[in-house]
Amino acid sequence: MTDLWQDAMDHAVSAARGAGQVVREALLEDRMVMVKSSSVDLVTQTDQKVEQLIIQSVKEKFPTHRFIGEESVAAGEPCVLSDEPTWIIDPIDGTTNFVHRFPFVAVSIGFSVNKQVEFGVVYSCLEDKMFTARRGRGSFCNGDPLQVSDQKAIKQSIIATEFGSDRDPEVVDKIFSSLRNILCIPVHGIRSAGTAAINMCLVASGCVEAYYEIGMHVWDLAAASLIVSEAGGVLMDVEGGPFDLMSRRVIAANNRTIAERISGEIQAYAPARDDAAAPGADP
Ligand SMILES: O=P(O)(O)O[C@H]1[C@H](O)[C@@H](O)[C@H](O)[C@@H](O)[C@@H]1O
Ligand SMILES: [Mg+2]
Ligand SMILES: [Mg+2]
Repeated sequence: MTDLWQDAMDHAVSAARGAGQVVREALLEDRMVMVKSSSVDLVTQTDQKVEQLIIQSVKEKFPTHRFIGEESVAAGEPCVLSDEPTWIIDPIDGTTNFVHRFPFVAVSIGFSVNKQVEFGVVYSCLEDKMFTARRGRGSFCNGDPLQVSDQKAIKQSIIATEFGSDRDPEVVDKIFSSLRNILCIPVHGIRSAGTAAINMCLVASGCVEAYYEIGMHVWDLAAASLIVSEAGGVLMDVEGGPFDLMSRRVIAANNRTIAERISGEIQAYAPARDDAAAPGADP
């Protein structure tokens, strides 16, 4: 059976590879760092350039498609997930890593139709690993199939998380309280790659059992969420409900038991949703 979106997915893979080349070259040069929502929410000209390169190339081939791009939203574009074919782009996931040359940086391209992710592409550019997933057809890294870990015991698990860019002391207290609870289960270890997309690809690869975070955005999650679920993993809200792409909260785990155990240990809070300012969105 022909795949309606195969052409788009092929384009996403080639755009991500091209973007990765730009990112690698930029790492050899001086990087001018700017800030967005706070002094620790960083952006560079490379983030902006890569996003524009991807969007332009998609517009030429798929002129009716829509976009949610991290840097376009930062520049004032609306963040709307409609039923239309929508490219959800994080040009550099791990900008802080990129700025510091910490070697985990990804280009993330998700594609949704009817608010459902149809394919996801995460290119870990410094490792040269191309993670891909097509809904119903599995997840792959450089063409090899991915499978989540079969570990059932959280006490024998590694859990990934991030600290984000919110430095409100009340939020930081909640982050540390959750981290303390999970560490003291006890688990084998806690890890942070510095990029949500790569953390989730590590879950899909079976290297870590779960990843959780509050505060990242739809562009961090869209592509990798499908890579996790197509590798056999589960996605859940941090309070145990269904995963919501726009809620800025996620647990991605190898199985439901581990996801639920993590959810029981998290001190949850609710940042403003990605679609909070969208027309018709709940206040
Ligand atoms: O590097 P970014 O694209 O800004 O994504 C970051 C995100 O902003 C931050 O909240 C998460 O903790 C990181 O894991 C993301 O990858
Ligand atoms: Mg990101
Ligand atoms: Mg980014």
